[in-house]
Amino acid sequence: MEAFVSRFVDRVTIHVAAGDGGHGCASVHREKFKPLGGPDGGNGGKGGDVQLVVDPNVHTLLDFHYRPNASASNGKPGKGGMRNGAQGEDLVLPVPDGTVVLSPDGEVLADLVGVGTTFVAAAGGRGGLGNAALASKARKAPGFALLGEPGEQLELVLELKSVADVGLVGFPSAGKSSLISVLSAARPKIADYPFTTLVPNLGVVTAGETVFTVADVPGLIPGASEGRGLGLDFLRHIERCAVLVHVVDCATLEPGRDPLSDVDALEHELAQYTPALKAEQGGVDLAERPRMVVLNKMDVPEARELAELVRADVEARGWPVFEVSTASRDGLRELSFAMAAEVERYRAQLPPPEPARVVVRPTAVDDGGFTVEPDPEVEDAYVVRGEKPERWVRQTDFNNSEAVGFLADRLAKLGVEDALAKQGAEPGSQVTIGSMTFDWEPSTPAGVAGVLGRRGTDLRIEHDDRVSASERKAAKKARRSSLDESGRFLEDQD
Ligand SMILES: Nc1nc2c(ncn2[C@@H]2O[C@H](COP(=O)(O)OP(=O)(O)OP(=O)(O)O)[C@@H](O)[C@H]2O)c(=O)[nH]1
Ligand SMILES: [Mg+2]
Repeated sequence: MEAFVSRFVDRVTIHVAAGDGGHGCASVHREKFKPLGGPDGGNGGKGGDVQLVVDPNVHTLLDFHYRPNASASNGKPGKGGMRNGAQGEDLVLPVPDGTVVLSPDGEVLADLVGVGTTFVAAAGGRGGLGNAALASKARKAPGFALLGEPGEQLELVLELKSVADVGLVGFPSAGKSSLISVLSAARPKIADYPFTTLVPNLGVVTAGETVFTVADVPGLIPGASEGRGLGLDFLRHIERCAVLVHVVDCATLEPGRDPLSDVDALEHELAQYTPALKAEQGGVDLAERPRMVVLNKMDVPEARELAELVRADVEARGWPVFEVSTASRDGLRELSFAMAAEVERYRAQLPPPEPARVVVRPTAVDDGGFTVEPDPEVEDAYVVRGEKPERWVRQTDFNNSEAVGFLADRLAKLGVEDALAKQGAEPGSQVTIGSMTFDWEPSTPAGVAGVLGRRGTDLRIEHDDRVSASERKAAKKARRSSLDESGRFLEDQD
């Protein structure tokens, strides 16, 4: 029988930082007898991503507990001579099967099931285009390059939800851990005090042809769904189970408790619990899961008597009842085969397993659009929002007037200028895009007075007015070699 025991840290908060994109390079080709040639600055490399990948050899989130910070390397800057900077290396973090990724405020971002399933936790920044790639008919010899974008940095919560077929639920000390230890090779801690089990244990059970996993979760008590006892932390482990099995202690009852009221009390908690996983993520209303009831400790004579008394009432709930003793190992074979049959029934109605997939974190959709709104806090001020305008601002070196002029052209082309005018912006109005605020100058839109020479030219560079076909080709090629989307935009320009 194959088996494993795992004890795990099942919830951690991690901080992931992707690599920054390398800056583009502004450089001018130099040769003997031809001191100033065309632009030849290469593109910056993309920053590395931080990825989470389901690894079959990882069973806990313990590593993240010790090392909660992870960062990928930065892209290298571009260089002269058309040399592009190297991409940053992706950082791949192995996670156990069944890891759920959440935002700090509890939104499920991804549910990683199946070996190889990959999630880009933080995307590396795009590299900036070098001046070779920025060259166009209108801007033959740019004296600037674009900045690389910062990599994403964020906090994520990782939760492990056991990918178990059968979940054992029961009051503390009912014998759940004992049951898993006699059904499988798992050796969880067993003791006669409540809440012995603090983290879920998984065991692999073989019954005939069927191999399935059983999760032993910590004891539940009334109020668990509101967080009492070890409450919610552990209810979430049974969200994925095909079958829920009540383990009932018939031997050591406290006043006011009997097998029937124990089962009813726990059913009440299950009904109160709202699964975090939606149906399409493998979560199901716990009420819909089939149930079995195990009356345990039948080696104790009083327990056997009590079982006989309550058996009919439990069966009247519509649930099959099994009398077992984990001590004398009675009734285990029948129980494990009944579990296997239920698991098979569940598996038969599942859609075929999906191959390992890449989960893309939903990011702000770039609809190519933008909005212009008056700033509610400041008079005569406007805020521009949109994926493109905000990215372009991040890419701009504001110490370089030509780069600022280029930004202004991009914004004008997108229609931001017109939209500002329509909203009532006037020269001198404050305009905020992303983290930058500047005074609006419609003629030199980003508020920079008098660009040296014709915009898009560097007076240091000799040139004739016509761009040769080969020069155009070279610029196009330089842009293509950059994987980022700004390249596409620039191609649209010429
Ligand atoms: N006599 C008898 N005692 C049992 C049997 N099964 C379990 N026990 C005892 O019951 C006590 C609790 O067993 P556990 O398996 O730790 O119970 P648990 O449900 O996992 O408890 P928590 O982890 O605290 O929720 C231990 O002292 C076991 O030895 C049984 O079949 N017969
Ligand atoms: Mg236990």
